[in-house]
Amino acid sequence: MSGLPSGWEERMSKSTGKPYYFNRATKTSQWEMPTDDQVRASHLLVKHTESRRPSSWKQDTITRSKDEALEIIKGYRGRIASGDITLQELASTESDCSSAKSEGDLGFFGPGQMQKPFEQATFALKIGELSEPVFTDSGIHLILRTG
Ligand SMILES: O=C(O)CN(Cc1ccccc1)C(=O)c1nc(-c2ccccc2)[nH]c1C(=O)O
Repeated sequence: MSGLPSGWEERMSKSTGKPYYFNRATKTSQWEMPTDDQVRASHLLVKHTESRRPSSWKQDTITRSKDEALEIIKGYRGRIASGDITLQELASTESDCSSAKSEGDLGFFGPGQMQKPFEQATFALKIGELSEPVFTDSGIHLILRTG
């Protein structure tokens, strides 16, 4: 999503005088500027009884309902949006994802790597933007795009 990804170089077409892009690894060329389709995000996951794996480092058996999980997530979103606390601080203690250990950071990922609702929500965010509650088979998430 940002600038020329590594392994690509811009070249000038002699016949048209237009720039084109050459990929050194595949030795292929294209007219369209290639963009890096990787994003980085941190998230806070609140699981519930309908989660595919209703268990986490925090709680062996998750007993809250999906509605309760949504109320909790909405409360967290309000506190983050008001600047009272950061997503990273909250994820560290409250997230039901193992990424809580790294303040919710998931590192960089591209299309096809995360559950579709999670991927679509993250790719729709600008860097620094916080998502609305996002529902996946794992539970309910707040996502902060960081890269
Ligand atoms: O869905 C399942 O059957 C079990 N999972 C998947 C999983 C389990 C461990 C590590 C990563 C993903 C989770 O429930 C899960 N999903 C996530 C997740 C989902 C979307 C984006 C990032 C992480 N984290 C967890 C977790 O326990 O730590």
